[in-house]
Amino acid sequence: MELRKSVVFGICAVAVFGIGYAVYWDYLRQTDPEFRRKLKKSRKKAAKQKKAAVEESKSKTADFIRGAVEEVTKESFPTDVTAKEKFFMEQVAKGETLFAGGESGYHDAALCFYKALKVYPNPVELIMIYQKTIPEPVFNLVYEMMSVEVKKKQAEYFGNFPPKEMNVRIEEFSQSSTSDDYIRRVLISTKDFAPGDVIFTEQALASALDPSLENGEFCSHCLKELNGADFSDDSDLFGAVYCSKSCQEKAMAEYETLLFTTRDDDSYSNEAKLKELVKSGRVKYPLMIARFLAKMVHEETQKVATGVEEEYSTWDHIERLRFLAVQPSDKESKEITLLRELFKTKVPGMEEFISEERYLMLKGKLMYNAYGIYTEHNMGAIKENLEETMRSSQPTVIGAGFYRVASYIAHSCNPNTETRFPDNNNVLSIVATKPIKVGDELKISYIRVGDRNYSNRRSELETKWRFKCTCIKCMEEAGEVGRSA
Ligand SMILES: C[S@@+](CC[C@H](N)C(=O)[O-])C[C@H]1O[C@@H](n2cnc3c(N)ncnc32)[C@H](O)[C@@H]1O
Repeated sequence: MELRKSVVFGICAVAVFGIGYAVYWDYLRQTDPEFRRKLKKSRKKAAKQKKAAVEESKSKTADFIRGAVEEVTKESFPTDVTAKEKFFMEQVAKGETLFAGGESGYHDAALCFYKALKVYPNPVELIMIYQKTIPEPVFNLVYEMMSVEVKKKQAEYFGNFPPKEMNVRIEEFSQSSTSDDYIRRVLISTKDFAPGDVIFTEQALASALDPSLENGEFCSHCLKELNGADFSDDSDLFGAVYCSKSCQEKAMAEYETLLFTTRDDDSYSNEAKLKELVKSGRVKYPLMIARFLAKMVHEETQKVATGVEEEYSTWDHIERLRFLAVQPSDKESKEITLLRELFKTKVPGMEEFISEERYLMLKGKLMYNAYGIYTEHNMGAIKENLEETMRSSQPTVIGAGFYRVASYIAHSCNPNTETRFPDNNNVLSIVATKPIKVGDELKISYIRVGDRNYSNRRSELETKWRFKCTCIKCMEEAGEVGRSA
């Protein structure tokens, strides 16, 4: 009773005092200039203190997030399904208990939810569930952790890629030209090599035969000449043939099933239209792009099915590659419409993903960085296609391949490497043609040099790749002095 009385009393006293104080306050504010000055000063101070407190809390949160991402990067998570499920349930339950305890538990709760994401088979789906079920400040922390992780991974890209066993690293430097400043990326050797040594070997990220060779004589997947071998699939509307069971299976899993095996014999179907476009139009890039996009879908599906995620996605790899913007024409509009229609019925969201800008960028990257694939048995198989940018020092190519690492090699008319396709398929080897020391830049010839003079070579490079060749050979022949490429 005493306590209650004193409490009531206390409240009244504060209320009365409070009102009186407010009246006094108002009075002073209106009349006393000295008081107004002091008030302004103390308000400024309070605002400053508040700002400092907010900044401190922000910086503490940022430190916590960085630390959490660092911790999670180093942590090893369970790999088998039962252990994953157990770990997931534990983290979610812990997170719920922590946030239910109030704000002081938000940081640790977010860390639990972030860890749970690491073992959940479909993280995107889980994020959507989190958004609906956990308090907004906790969700924002989880979201922030994810974006810090993505930024960290991207910033470390050239430290992690290419893998050490490829014997090369990528070096970046700024370059200024008359029209713009840009970053050049080149390939540097991390080992010594003698002429004839294979520096690295690389699988194609995407490749396609010259459409005139999609005639049953070459493997549609690895581009190898069939020589009698014939693996094909009746359900394949494209009519692709393969040199081995393994190529057939890979093509089916990665892109062919998605692109061409919807049982729709209608000649107006999108599948039939793509086939028609590729085979009659002598264009391989729409097919390469369709395969590339299908492979991306496959990558995502695999990730969900197996819970195993590659460190960098296909998209991460192509993002850093230089390209020439392809100018949109009727041809590109037709290609875009066709691919959007084709994917629309197969993969939700893909129609929106294939925007004009993205398609042109992708086409530009593929065309600008592709290597011409030549094999021993096809000399004279097709004429050189002068309209396309495709790096090749060989007169005849059977198709084009797009490679993650070799794309970075710069041109020289006096190169120290060359491309080889030792298995007569799309697997590329970069081979030393001169002695190479650790730290040397790898150079390749994008064009046939032969006995062509420098202005002839420069003109082809200017037309196709839009740069003026400043290699030693060109500079010497042109009587130019200065820095060489
Ligand atoms: C296919 S990309 C090769 C990757 C490129 N090195 C990069 O910076 O990402 C071709 C581009 O590299 C640059 N490049 C390659 N060889 C060059 C050279 N000899 N002189 C000047 N620029 C060159 C040009 O910008 C050219 O358009």
